[in-house]
Amino acid sequence: MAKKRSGKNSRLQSENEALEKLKEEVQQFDYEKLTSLEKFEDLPLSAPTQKGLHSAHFTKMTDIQKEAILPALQNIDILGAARTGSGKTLAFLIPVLEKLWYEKWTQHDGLGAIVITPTRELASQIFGVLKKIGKFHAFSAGLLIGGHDVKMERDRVSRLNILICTPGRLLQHMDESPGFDATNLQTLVLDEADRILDMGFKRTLDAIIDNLPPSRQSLLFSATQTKSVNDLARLSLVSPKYISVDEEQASTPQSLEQYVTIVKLGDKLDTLWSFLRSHTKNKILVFMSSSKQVRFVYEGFRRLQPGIPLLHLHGRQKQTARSEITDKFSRSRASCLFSTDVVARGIDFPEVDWVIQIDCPEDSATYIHRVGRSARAGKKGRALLFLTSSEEGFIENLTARKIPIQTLTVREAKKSSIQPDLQAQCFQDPELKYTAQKAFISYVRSIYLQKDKNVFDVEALDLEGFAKSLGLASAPNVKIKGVPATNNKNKPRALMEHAEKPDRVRTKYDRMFQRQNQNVLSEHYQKLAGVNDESEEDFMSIKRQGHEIDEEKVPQLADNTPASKRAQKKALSKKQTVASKPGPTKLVFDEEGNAHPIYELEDEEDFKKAGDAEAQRQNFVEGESKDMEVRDLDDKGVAKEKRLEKKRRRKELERLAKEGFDSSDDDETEFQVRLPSESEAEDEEPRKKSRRTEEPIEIDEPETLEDLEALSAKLLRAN
Ligand SMILES: Nc1ncnc2c1ncn2[C@@H]1O[C@H](COP(=O)(O)OP(=O)(O)OP(=O)(O)O)[C@@H](O)[C@H]1O
Repeated sequence: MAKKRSGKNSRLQSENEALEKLKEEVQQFDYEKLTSLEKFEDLPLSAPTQKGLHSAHFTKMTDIQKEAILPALQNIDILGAARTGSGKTLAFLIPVLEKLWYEKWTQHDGLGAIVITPTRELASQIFGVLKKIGKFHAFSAGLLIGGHDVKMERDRVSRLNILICTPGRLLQHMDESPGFDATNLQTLVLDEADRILDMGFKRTLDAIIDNLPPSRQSLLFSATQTKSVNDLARLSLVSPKYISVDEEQASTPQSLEQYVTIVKLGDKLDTLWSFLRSHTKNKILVFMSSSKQVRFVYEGFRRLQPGIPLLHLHGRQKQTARSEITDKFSRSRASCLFSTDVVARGIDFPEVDWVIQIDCPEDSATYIHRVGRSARAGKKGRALLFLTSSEEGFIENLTARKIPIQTLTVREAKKSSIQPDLQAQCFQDPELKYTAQKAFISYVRSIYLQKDKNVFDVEALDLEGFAKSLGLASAPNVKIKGVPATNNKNKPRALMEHAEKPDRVRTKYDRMFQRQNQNVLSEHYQKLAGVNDESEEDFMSIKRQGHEIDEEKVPQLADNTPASKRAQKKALSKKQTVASKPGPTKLVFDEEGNAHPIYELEDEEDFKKAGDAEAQRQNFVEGESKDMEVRDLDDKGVAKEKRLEKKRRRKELERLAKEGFDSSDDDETEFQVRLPSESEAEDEEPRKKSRRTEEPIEIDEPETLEDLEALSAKLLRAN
């Protein structure tokens, strides 16, 4: 026994000595030697990390790994900038593991490191890499992202040493999970740091930082790294080391060929279609500015069968669907994925041949990240950007960042038009038409919200041409209210006088449109009920850097063109019902008979006096919840009345049946109406006829006046 103990002690002693030696080697590392190092095994790393790297087949270091790992091991705060696909993930994961190893961290020591990324997809991917290279360590690690079972996460969160998470979910655990404790945190990593530090995540990140010990080390990585003093102050970085491996060059990979083509807004889909038809053997990623556009283009193109498998991805899908689609696209050799910016950053799809941006990205950073999904890890790739002529100024933004881009002209002869096909599809399928209308509106809205007004000009949009390209007969009646109407028929019937004060208008719109727009409310209630799997990353395409836009405060453009006449009628009656309810909603009717509230801008001073914007929003939502409850009761009353009416009708029919009348054709609402297929339709008519002839109404010969009256009553009912 004593022998066994002394054996264990001597093993521990030699492990301690090895660890001290390793630490010393790291601290005294001679940076002169750095350029001559090529492989991970040349670095003073722990045996489990070396083993993990070896088993994952990582042998040679990339430049950013060479430059960043050692300083990070020396406990220095790092701002790491390197091109997309250059291996930044290992540049921060290796120090995370090593730091805990140095501290002899055990599973019982609690939370030691947090990695925050802007999207669930990226968090899952990083978690996958950590599992590979960390598998010979004894640390526990967990993935905390929206769309997963939060209760299950809560049970485990106190036992995890390393967390990979999105900001919203992390804050949720900080607030709600009793076992969450970050007091011993050693390392905080922000991957895609500039994105996490921008306004979209500002409040969340500030709240997270408040819960972390200032003594931690911080590692910030991105292809478009922030150097803003304000950002760095927020994180209380201590003399951070800025590491940029290619400062003098573009942040896009050298192996990436980049092209731009100028297209009319109304020709974008034809051009995309023609491109896909001629690249059916390629793996293509197509970015669009909103989930509604993604849905429409996917649905429309799918019906027309371009000859390449199609996939679509956006933040409004369920997490399981999102994961399945990213997996499918990763594994495929030739396919086309339509996506919003949910996968614009960090996602490592293998061997994407083309990245197409059919909508101009909001800024050059977004451009860099989107095109960076191709030409990763030294592989070749190509990127094509569609710009309308009014957006040509964007090319200057790219050249200012030394991004080499060539102009490409699409050969007209090679282009085919799918407008008539999309029109036919929309005509046949009201749902597709509705999706097209939504896509139209969300595109106009996205242009209106863009910050860079030198590039994005909503007034320059050819809306009629755009609507036609989506298969719509004419442009939906899009309204951005409170703004003088433009006389040009080609331009939006939108009104934009307060465009120079977007934030104030937005806040006001939020309240106005939410009050009016049942869709927005239903989204909100779906969200509360957990039906809509929306997340912070859903807003990625809309949140603009430097804008303090809370997506829920963005104006909803009213779509006043229901899909069909029937739908128009329904919408009108719905609006009239809403109008008849007590409450402040005042309505006017446009020339098409659609009801609209009268909007007026609230005075900014009044708005400020009413208190904090967030509190006002909360009050509004609560008010609407109550209002909905009242309406719900009304609806239940109406439904009950309908049920009673149905019951009465059924009884009447039963009575008639007892009297010998076949009344099955009388009441469509009583039976399910099913349209017969062509072959069924052929024999449906004779069957009906024969039923009528085979089952004649029996008429007794009238003998008295009473008999005669009874007979005429019977005949009247039978007809
Ligand atoms: N040392 C290495 N040896 C071989 N392959 C590597 C090495 N490091 C990273 N890679 C591979 O390079 C690809 C890109 O790596 P990674 O995703 O870390 O890039 P990134 O710089 O974070 O990109 P982005 O800026 O787009 O987030 C991955 O497929 C990864 O497996």
